[in-house]
Amino acid sequence: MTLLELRHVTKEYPIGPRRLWFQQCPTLQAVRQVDLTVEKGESLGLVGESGSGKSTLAKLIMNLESITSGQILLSGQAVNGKQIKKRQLYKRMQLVLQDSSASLYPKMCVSEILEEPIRNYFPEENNREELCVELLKLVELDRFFLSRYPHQLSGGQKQRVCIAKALAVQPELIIFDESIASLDRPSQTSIIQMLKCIQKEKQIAYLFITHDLQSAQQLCGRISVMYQGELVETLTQLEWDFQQFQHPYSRLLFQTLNLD
Ligand SMILES: Nc1ncnc2c1ncn2[C@@H]1O[C@H](COP(=O)(O)OP(=O)(O)OP(=O)(O)O)[C@@H](O)[C@H]1O
Repeated sequence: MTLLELRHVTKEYPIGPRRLWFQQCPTLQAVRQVDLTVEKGESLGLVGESGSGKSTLAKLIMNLESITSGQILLSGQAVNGKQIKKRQLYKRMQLVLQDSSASLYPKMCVSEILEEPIRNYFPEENNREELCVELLKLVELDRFFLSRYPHQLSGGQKQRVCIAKALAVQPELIIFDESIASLDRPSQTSIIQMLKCIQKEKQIAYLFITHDLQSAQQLCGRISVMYQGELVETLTQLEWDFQQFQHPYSRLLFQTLNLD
């Protein structure tokens, strides 16, 4: 069952003043005619080189930027229309970014960080502390972390707290935008294993944005490749053979992976 659907999505940014008053501003197409679907409970990887439009796509899906043309539908409802209010949208979709330090308010301890979304989205919930402990358990941290502040956490632990914060609203989809890129390979693998377990338990869909094909392969059943704003191909796990890649950039990406 389709959860998220992008139909011919294009995003143009103005990149400078118009030369003459009757001319249009010059624009850059960061995303061009992208079609993409994420099924309920699946993990879709989105890989591509720097500047290929991956983060722009994440911002469009989260309605943090407006689309120039096309449609983004969540269970058939337009995310950028009036059908879904932003609050409802963020109840259903969460975004986890690379820079966990920017996402965690430094003056709040972990329990305050996790209680905030619970209070916002489940105001009737009285047992917030136990819920926080459960969230920490999901991300494999024990209850002693509740009293810690972000500066008292390692990069991997901060990322786990960001994931717990996203899980606190019980979303249907989490978008990870280079969320584990700054961690070393063992920490990345451990978080990926953890995400797989959470997905099995909670049936959450993931859109996993990365420039690292290897981590996308570990987590995702399908991988889409972006190149210069376009989605050039999507392969399923069964087709992860170098020969199957059609686009020269995907072939290069796969070759680089095999050289590592
Ligand atoms: N607000 C903006 N105004 C103008 N151009 C922008 C803006 N945001 C992004 N771009 C341009 O859009 C293109 C796509 O950027 P985007 O950040 O989506 O790429 P990316 O694939 O996420 O890259 P990275 O992996 O380095 O984060 C880039 O050429 C970028 O310079």
